[in-house]
Amino acid sequence: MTYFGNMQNEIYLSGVGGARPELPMTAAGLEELASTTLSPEAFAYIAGSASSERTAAANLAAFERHAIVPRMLRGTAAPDARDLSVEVLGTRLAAPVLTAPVGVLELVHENAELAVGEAADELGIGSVLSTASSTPIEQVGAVSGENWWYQLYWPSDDEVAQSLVRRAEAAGAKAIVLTADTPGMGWRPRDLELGHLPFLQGKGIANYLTDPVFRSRLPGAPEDSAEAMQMAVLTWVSMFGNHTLRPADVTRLREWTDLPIAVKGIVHPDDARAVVDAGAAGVVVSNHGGRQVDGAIAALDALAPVAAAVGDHADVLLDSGIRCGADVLTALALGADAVLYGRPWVYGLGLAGKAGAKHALRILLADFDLTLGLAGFAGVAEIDTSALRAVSG
Ligand SMILES: Cc1cc2nc3c(=O)[nH]c(=O)nc-3n(C[C@H](O)[C@H](O)[C@H](O)COP(=O)(O)O)c2cc1C
Ligand SMILES: O=C(O)C(=O)c1ccccc1
Repeated sequence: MTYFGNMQNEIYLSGVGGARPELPMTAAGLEELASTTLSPEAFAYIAGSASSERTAAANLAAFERHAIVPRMLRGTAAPDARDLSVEVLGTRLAAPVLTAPVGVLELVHENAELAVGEAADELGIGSVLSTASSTPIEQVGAVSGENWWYQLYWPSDDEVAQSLVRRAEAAGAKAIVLTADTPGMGWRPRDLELGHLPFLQGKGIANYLTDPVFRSRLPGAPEDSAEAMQMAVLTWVSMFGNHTLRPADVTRLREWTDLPIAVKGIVHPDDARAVVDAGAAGVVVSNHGGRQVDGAIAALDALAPVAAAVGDHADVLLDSGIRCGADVLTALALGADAVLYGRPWVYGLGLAGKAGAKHALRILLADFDLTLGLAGFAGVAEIDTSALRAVSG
């Protein structure tokens, strides 16, 4: 069993009288430091959400309306025997956490996806690689171990979509996560004020530039000239969004791959039922960190109804607002099998590369491990709604 909580001992017991860690120990601390360290464009892109950002705020506030009611004297497992492991979409993880797919990571670090894939693998958790990665699928797959999934933005050109899926499967991905909530980009004032859209500079499109089918759509090789690269970017713009997708396309996607499929961005129980009926093995309850529909329901508030709708027919994951160990416990108690962790590790990556991303993951895992044990649980399998009491936020 991996004893994530041991990070606490490492800090207090290192040297004489402990050693101060080089990075903040909370997600909020990482964000604050990143706000003064990253370029204004990079920070705005990562921290920003849609319009008034009220859904982004609601994502965090929703967790405060559920209090954990710790149980005492339960004779639970010794700390190093706590079992945090889970199996989701057939993937075994040391803890119920995967890194969320985040595009254009070259804004904060070179070789970013390689660093995150390695860090997650070293911790025994999973990672989800974005279609909008800055490093091609094959290179990331080669260093990310066994427990990584591929997030698909389904281009409006089906043959390009199919090619991306085949490449991911060949590179070793263990599942496909189809993102449904981004047929186009949301209204993002922070980026608009800076006039900053990274893709127009050719960032975050590495998987397209290396795709043989995408390249067959171009008049010339993008490497050949600035004009040819401009054409590639415009071709990307013309095919990125796809407003035509329906649940039946999940069934089509199943014909292209043997991998299990999860649909990300689901908040309505009827949509969850529809994609599971169409063959999805999982749903990711998410509002994209509040970056798409401002005013949308907080992801956590959408969780229990979706979990009830899919029952035992599919696995349920949640993202949008996970910031600490209690958040992971709360999501599991309300029906999630695992969570995706988003912005905080991106800040860690920007602050200190792979070590920073790994630090951000470790503080979440250590906090979750200790919280779980102190609340009276010997493992994640024991967590259910009886762990929580609704309180006014
Ligand atoms: C900078 C940034 C880029 C993102 N890129 C993607 C992406 O390429 N594909 C995707 O499915 N979701 C993407 N997301 C959404 C995340 O996967 C996840 O849903 C979101 O970050 C969760 O919210 P939180 O980070 O506030 O917890 C992105 C989020 C951020 C902040
Ligand atoms: O910025 C995002 O939220 C996002 O999901 C995205 C969309 C297209 C390319 C890269 C990232």
